[in-house]
Amino acid sequence: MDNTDEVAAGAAVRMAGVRKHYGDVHAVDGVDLTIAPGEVVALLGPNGAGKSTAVDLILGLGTPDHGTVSVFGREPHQAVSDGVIGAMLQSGTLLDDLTVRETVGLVGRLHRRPLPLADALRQAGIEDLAGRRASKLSGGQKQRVRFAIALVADPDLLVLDEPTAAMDVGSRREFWQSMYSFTETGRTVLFATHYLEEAEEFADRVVLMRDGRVVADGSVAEVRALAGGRTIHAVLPGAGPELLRTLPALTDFAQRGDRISLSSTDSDRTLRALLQAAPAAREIEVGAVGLEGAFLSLTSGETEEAIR
Ligand SMILES: Nc1ncnc2c1ncn2[C@@H]1O[C@H](COP(=O)(O)OP(=O)(O)OP(=O)(O)O)[C@@H](O)[C@H]1O
Repeated sequence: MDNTDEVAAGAAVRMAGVRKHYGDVHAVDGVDLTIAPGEVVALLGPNGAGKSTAVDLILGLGTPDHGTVSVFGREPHQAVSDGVIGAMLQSGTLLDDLTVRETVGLVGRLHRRPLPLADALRQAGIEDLAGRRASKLSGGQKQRVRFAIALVADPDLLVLDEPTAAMDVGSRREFWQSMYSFTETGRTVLFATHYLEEAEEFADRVVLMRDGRVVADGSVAEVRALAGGRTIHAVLPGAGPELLRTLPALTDFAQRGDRISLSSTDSDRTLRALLQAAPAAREIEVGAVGLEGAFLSLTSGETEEAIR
């Protein structure tokens, strides 16, 4: 067994050279990804980046055209039937006439070593909804039932595709609180999301996809740094777009009254030029771009060369 194989055998998820296409669309186009046990990984990317396709391959809902996918050293469908993976997908239909207790209990009985039903309901924060029929649940409550269904297998890996899409801010917070309890036990989570603040707050690691490829992979701080950009905020009475546009290394700017904010690939150069052109600039602050800035920069394609 060489070093790579050893990593693969111990990995929670391993994708090696994975490609999946639908007709002319290369939904996943050569992805190599290893997730270690205990990691909480956010999968980010714009619409159509290939996140759901990657998630489906990990869950054994599709097979790659090329490459291999394994979960704790097993074929994905084997991992699912062994109860190693719990999944929460965007579109899982619930049976309207069953109560929450019946629904989660039914799924639990399909697994060899299910979590006690009461524990699954408690961990998903839906004990008070146990007797309610699915048809009477709100969108956010249904998502929590799907979460309980994912938990009831007592899985080592949870895979969540946009888990909080239908939840309001309060429900989202409670949901992530439940997730914390799950990850504290050292288990692995992979979640696809459009909410950058969720990735920033809850993930140990961010994997950014675009056009079926991984374009950035690292901690939130590392991904931010990859984007390389900085922001400059200042107060500059009388500044006009004509002046700002002439500044070097500028990628974007905004102006509200006397306040300007500049995005730059080389803040030292931009700032020197700014102070030369407008010595009256004051209250200057230079900061790293947020994850949102990094996301936009890394998924727009403009910085592709810079990060390879
Ligand atoms: N079953 C399918 N048949 C044909 N094309 C598909 C199919 N599933 C996905 N695609 C295409 O593959 C590409 C990747 O789609 P995918 O759903 O994986 O992206 P995503 O990153 O999850 O997007 P979103 O954020 O919008 O959910 C898209 O161009 C999509 O149209």
